[in-house]
Amino acid sequence: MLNVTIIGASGYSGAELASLIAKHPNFSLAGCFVSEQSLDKGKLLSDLYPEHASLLDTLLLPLNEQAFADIEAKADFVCLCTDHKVSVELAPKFLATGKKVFDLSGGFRLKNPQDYDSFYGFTHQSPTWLAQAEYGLAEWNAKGISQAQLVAVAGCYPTAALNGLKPLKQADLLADDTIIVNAVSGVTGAGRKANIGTQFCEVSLAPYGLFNHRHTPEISQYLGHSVLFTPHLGNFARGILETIYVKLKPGVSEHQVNEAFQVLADEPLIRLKGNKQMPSIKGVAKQPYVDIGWQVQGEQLIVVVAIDNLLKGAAGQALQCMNIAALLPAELGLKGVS
Ligand SMILES: NC(=O)C1=CN([C@@H]2O[C@H](COP(=O)(O)OP(=O)(O)OC[C@H]3O[C@@H](n4cnc5c(N)ncnc54)[C@H](OP(=O)(O)O)[C@@H]3O)[C@@H](O)[C@H]2O)C=CC1
Ligand SMILES: CC(=O)N[C@@H](CCC(=O)OP(=O)(O)O)C(=O)O
Repeated sequence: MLNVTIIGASGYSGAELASLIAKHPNFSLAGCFVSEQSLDKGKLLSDLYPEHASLLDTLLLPLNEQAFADIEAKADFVCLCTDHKVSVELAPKFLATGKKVFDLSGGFRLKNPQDYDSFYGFTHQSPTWLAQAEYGLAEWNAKGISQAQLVAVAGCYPTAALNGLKPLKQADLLADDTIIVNAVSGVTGAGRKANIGTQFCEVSLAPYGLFNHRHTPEISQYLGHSVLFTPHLGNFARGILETIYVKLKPGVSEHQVNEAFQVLADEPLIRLKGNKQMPSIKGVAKQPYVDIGWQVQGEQLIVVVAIDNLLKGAAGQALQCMNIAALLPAELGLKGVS
């Protein structure tokens, strides 16, 4: 058994990951931590998430000096389910003790440190680790993930966009035009802490982050193509649906598009729908899959991708990365999770 420690375990992605680890045949939950000042320290995880009663009757511990010593002694893998800036501060401490770190935040995803000033609003304090981090997009970087000490688990919106677009890029079917990615996310995407914009009475369906959302450079960097990405917040709890408008190179046929997607056909957590059934939030909520549908009309292609933001968009993909690092099947402990 490998011991997994979760920092930020009381949050939405941390609790989701804790429940996956608790059910996993090869991993054991070695500690669930919150900040030293947390109002939730000393509570059980199942006090916050009653749906996990008996599975997660696990104490939430403050991340103090004693905790660092305990984690150094016990953990094989450390998962950071914390804000980007917190992850950038914490990751080097665990890496210095030889731990393998899986960071669910965006703190180590972008290769250009200046992008952190522009898109994240802070100056990156750990450029050396930033340069060494491997991108945790499970289906596309298994070798890098298996060798890295620090895995920057891919962002939620980028996971959907990249799985829908990389097959086409790889097959060289994309015209040079900017690709338009319109996305809608459920409210758990914004995290658990109170925020006026995510309150029940405030949420409807509205765009945000026009032109400057931090996932724009993440998608562009790992696709190698310019994108115009616009996220929207929707009034449902979990799931992401993206509608992606693509211009194909002149002469590209529907058959070539269908063939390009076959690169993902044998991936156990990808479901290719083609034009037979468009992906939906209902089809993926609480599921570990990426659903991909598409339709071609002349040189215009529309790709529709759906994922659960907390599973494939966060904890599920983090578990895939840990499985890969442990030389286990990537999907172990993920099918039939709900
Ligand atoms: N929600 C989602 O759909 C996705 C989230 N992510 C990323 O995962 C990360 C976590 O997101 P999410 O679960 O939504 O966030 P939440 O706000 O729900 O949870 C954050 C967690 O971090 C803890 N925390 C805060 N400060 C510290 C600290 N200094 N030391 C230790 N723990 C701390 C919080 O507890 P407390 O404040 O009580 O200490 C809480 O447990 C973020 O970087 C996010 O961008 C990635 C993909 C999707
Ligand atoms: C609805 C909502 O607010 N979503 C978040 C994205 C989810 C997330 O936490 O982003 P990472 O995948 O980069 O970690 C946002 O737009 O900031």
